Amino acid sequence: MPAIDYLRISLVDRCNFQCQYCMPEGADLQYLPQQSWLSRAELRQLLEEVFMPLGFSNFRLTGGEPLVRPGIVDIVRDIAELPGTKDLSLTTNAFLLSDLAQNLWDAGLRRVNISLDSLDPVIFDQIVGGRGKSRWPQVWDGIQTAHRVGFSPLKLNVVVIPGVNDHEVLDLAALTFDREWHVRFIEFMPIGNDSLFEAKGWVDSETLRDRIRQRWGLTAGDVLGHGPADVFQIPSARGTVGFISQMSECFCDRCNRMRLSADGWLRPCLLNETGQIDLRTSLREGVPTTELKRQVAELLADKPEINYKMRQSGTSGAYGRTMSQIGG
Ligand SMILES: Nc1nc2c(ncn2[C@@H]2O[C@H](COP(=O)(O)OP(=O)(O)OP(=O)(O)O)[C@@H](O)[C@H]2O)c(=O)[nH]1
Ligand SMILES: C[S@@+](CC[C@H](N)C(=O)[O-])C[C@H]1O[C@@H](n2cnc3c(N)ncnc32)[C@H](O)[C@@H]1O
Ligand code: SF4
Ligand code: SF4
Repeated sequence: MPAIDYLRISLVDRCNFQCQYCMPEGADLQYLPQQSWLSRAELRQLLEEVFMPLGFSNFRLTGGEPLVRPGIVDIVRDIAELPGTKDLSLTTNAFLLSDLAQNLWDAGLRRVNISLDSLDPVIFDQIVGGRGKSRWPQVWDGIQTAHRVGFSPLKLNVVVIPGVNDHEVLDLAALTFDREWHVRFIEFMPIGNDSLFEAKGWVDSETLRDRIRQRWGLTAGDVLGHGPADVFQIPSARGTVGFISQMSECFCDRCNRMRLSADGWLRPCLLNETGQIDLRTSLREGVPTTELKRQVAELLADKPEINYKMRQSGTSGAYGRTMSQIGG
C-alpha cells in the first residue's frame, strides 16, 4: 500500500451543472447550509495541524463545482502558501474559469483538471443538463483561457457513457496532438446516477485503448499526477491519454487518497462509506487538533480494508452521499 498523502477537498456540494452521470435523475438534493461548510480558517487549521503532520502534501480542490464557492481564490492562496503543500490542483467544469483563471494563477494554483465530456455542443448540453443557451462555448473558452494563462499539466476528464459520447473517443484523443493537453477517459462508476448506470453500463478502458491503438498506435506516457489514471501517449502527440478504470481494473491496492467533504467529514474511500469521521463538529466543539490527528491516524491504519471490493461493509443500498457531494 502506498503512503496516503493525497487529500481531495470538496469545497461546496452545489453545482451550476447537473451532469446526467453525476447527479441522481430528477435529483432533489438537499444542499448543505452554508454555515456547515468548513470555513477558510477551519480548513487551513485542519490542513496545518492535522493533515500535514500526518504526511498529506498533495491537495485537490473539488466540489460540486469548486468555482461557485465564495472566496475560492483566497482558499487557493492559503493552501498554496502553506509550506507543507507540494502539489495543489483543482477539478472544475470550467464554466466560470475564463473569469477566474488569472486570479487563481496569481494565488498560486498551477494546474487544473477540467471535465469535458463532448466536443459536440448539443451532446454536451444534454449531458450537463443545460436549458436555453448552450454551455459549451463558455466551457471551451474556460479551457482556452486556462491554457493561455499557463496551467500545466492541463487535463481534460471524459466520463464515457455508451451510446452517449463513446463515439467521440478518437476526436477527444486527438486533442492531445497539437497542445500539451492530457485527455483522460473515465469508466462510468455506479455512484451518482444509478438508473443511468444500469441502463447504459460502461465501456472498459482496454476497448478504448484498442480503438486508439488501431488508429494511431499507443505507447507508454507520463504526466504529473497523484490519481489513478494509467497514462499512454499517441506517438508524436504533445499530450497524453489517460484511463481511469475503476470498473475493469480496480486500482484500490494503490490507493493513496482520502476525501474531505465541504462540511468536514473525512471519508477514507469514494465507493465505501465505512469509517467516516466528522472533523468539523469536533473542531467546533473545541476538541483539540491533537486528538483529531489521533483519530485520523487511526483511520489511516484502517484504510487498506476500506475499499471498493469491501463496499458492502459500509453501504446498504444507495450511497448516502452522491458524487457531486463527495467531489469525485
Ligand atoms: N474509484 C475511484 N475513482 C477515482 C479516484 N480518484 C479519482 N477517481 C476518478 O477520477 C476522476 C478524475 O479525478 P480528478 O479529480 O481529475 O483527479 P486525479 O485524476 O486524482 O488527479 P491527478 O492524477 O493528480 O491529476 C474522479 O472524479 C473519479 O471519477 C479514486 O480514488 N477512486
Ligand atoms: C464530481 S466532479 C466535481 C468537480 C467538477 N464539478 C467537475 O465536474 O470537474 C469530479 C469528477 O467526477 C466525475 N464523475 C462524476 N460522476 C461520475 C460517475 N458516476 N462515474 C465516473 N466519474 C464521475 C466527473 O466527470 C468529474 O471529472
Ligand atoms: S460532474 Fe461536476 S459539473 Fe457535473 S454535475 Fe457533477 S459536480 Fe457538477
Ligand atoms: S474505490 Fe476507494 S479504495 Fe479504491 S481507489 Fe477509489 S477511493 Fe481508493
